[in-house]
Amino acid sequence: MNEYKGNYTNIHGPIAIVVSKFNEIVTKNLVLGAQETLKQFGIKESDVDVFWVPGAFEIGFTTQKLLNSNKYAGIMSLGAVIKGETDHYSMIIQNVTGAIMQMNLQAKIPITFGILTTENIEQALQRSGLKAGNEGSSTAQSLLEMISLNDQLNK
Ligand SMILES: Nc1c(NC[C@H](O)[C@H](O)[C@H](O)CO)[nH]c(=O)[nH]c1=O
Ligand SMILES: CC(=O)[C@@H](O)COP(=O)(O)O
Repeated sequence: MNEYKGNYTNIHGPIAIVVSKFNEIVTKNLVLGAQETLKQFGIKESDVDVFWVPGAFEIGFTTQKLLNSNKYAGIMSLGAVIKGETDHYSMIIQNVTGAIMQMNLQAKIPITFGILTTENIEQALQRSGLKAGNEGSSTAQSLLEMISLNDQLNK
């Protein structure tokens, strides 16, 4: 991860977090990690809107709506897709990843991807604030970097 420790208070417009309730024991920690990182980098709490959706599958629809609102400087997606007994896991993750990438390529603002895809709950917990870091935090930092880069490229 980038060593930049400054702030991004020059960011114009609020930030949206779209997060799934499915596997909430994991995703609530991803949101906390994201919120903490945004605060550390100088983003006001009032400039961060959190949208909870039922599962990762609903992230695409909601992100599209938020893009159409033209209200946000950037959007991050957070979720936890954990392998079960069937191929449901693969269907969800392939389609959500594809949908987010498609939107990202066409959007005027950046979207970052913080949806964990793990073999089991233990791996997901480790990546949501335990030994393997917090994917919410790194996704938030990536979003700030991309918003700044986007501003630079648009000048
Ligand atoms: N299995 C997981 C899901 N499944 C639920 C779907 O995302 C969706 O909400 C449902 O099919 C209704 O449309 N969601 C996750 O976020 N994580 C999973 O592991
Ligand atoms: C909606 C489904 O197909 C669901 O039963 C998935 O089961 P699993 O997570 O065990 O693959």
